[in-house]
Amino acid sequence: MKALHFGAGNIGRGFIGKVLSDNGYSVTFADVNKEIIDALNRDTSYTVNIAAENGDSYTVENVSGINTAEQPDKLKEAVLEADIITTAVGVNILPIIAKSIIPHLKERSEDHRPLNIIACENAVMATNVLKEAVLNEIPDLDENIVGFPNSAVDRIVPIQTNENILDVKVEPFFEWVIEENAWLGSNKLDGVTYVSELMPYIERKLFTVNTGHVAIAYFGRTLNIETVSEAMQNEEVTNFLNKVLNETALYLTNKYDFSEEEQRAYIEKIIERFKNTHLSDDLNRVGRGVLRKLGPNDRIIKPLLYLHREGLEHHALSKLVGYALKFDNTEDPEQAEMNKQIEDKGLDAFLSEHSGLPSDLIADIKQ
Ligand SMILES: NC(=O)c1ccc[n+]([C@@H]2O[C@H](COP(=O)([O-])OP(=O)(O)OC[C@H]3O[C@@H](n4cnc5c(N)ncnc54)[C@H](O)[C@@H]3O)[C@@H](O)[C@H]2O)c1
Ligand SMILES: O=P(O)(O)OC[C@@H](O)[C@@H](O)[C@H](O)[C@H](O)CO
Repeated sequence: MKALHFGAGNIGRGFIGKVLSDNGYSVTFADVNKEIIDALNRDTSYTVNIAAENGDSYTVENVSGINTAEQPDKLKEAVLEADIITTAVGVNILPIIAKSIIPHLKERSEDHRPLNIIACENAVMATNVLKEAVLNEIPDLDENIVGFPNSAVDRIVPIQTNENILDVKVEPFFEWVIEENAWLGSNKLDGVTYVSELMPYIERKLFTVNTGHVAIAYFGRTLNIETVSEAMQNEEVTNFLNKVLNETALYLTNKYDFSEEEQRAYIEKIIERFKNTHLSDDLNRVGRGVLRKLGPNDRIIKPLLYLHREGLEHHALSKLVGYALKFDNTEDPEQAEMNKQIEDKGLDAFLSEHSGLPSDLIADIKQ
């Protein structure tokens, strides 16, 4: 069985590639990073190390790489042969991936083997971005042959600093949740949870793990802290984190069937994950992509808008927007772009147009 996975980065190698390999797939990674692709083709295996006291190591074998910028023929062959296609490239890159697979999906249309295409990105219903782009170009695509299940992926994989560029250190915890109804065929993946309704799971993950993460990153950077585990030792940070997570807990328990106790237990587990001293996760990684993270459907603004509209506590999330605006990561191109937009049009117009915030919330944030 063959898997084609776009994005041979941290989560691609450290999580998705490993799960696919554990399920018996030979995994071909497609990426624009020549160094990683060359190493995959040279070594055909890599090691996943678990960041824990006496953590285990696993070898992922039978892997290869395609340089998408230089090997269009190999990419075509891989799309035609794939039994599953996954991505972990960043949600903004999905339109580029869609464009690169559409011609080959057209050619594949006579092939009646079921093909699931799944985006594994931190965004609400990211596979739909691929699905819409594909159906726009191939409106008569048989959705009984090509399925587009949405998914939620959770495993903290920091930027890697290993001697071997393919090896990857990951936290012990992992969760990959997939929309069951959209999955085609009987060949379900082991190590994955299938659910009939994905939205509660994806929002609980995004608005607890990822909102918690940015609370640590954006506030932590104002205190000149560099890593997540270091920030978790600072009481000001953990107090702020708790306030933010109490507010997103209100959103989640109001909107979905999670009880307060369940959400509290979920939060406690995540706080323990953030404290992992066997991982060094840079706050600049956690906060990067600040424009995306201030988008109306993302981890800060979506719960904030809801809580504000419902008259529920949202002070910490408002403060979090203020810290995000101060994020000072010169390596994040989105930060320079955000600063430029604010300089050109002013803060009120930026927050209104980019994040969809109403004027009274903007006034709160500016206080
Ligand atoms: N790292 C984590 O802890 C984690 C956990 C869950 C989800 N995610 C999500 O997974 C996605 C990837 O994150 P990551 O941490 O692995 O990032 P990463 O930067 O390590 O990996 C992304 C990879 O995509 C490649 N890429 C970029 N443009 C491409 C293109 N046009 N074609 C092919 N490949 C391309 C990059 O070269 C890189 O290797 C993001 O959406 C992120 O939100 C990350
Ligand atoms: O990948 P991003 O930029 O959406 O978010 C940064 C981190 O919060 C994220 O990568 C987490 O480590 C991950 O979502 C844990 O599952």
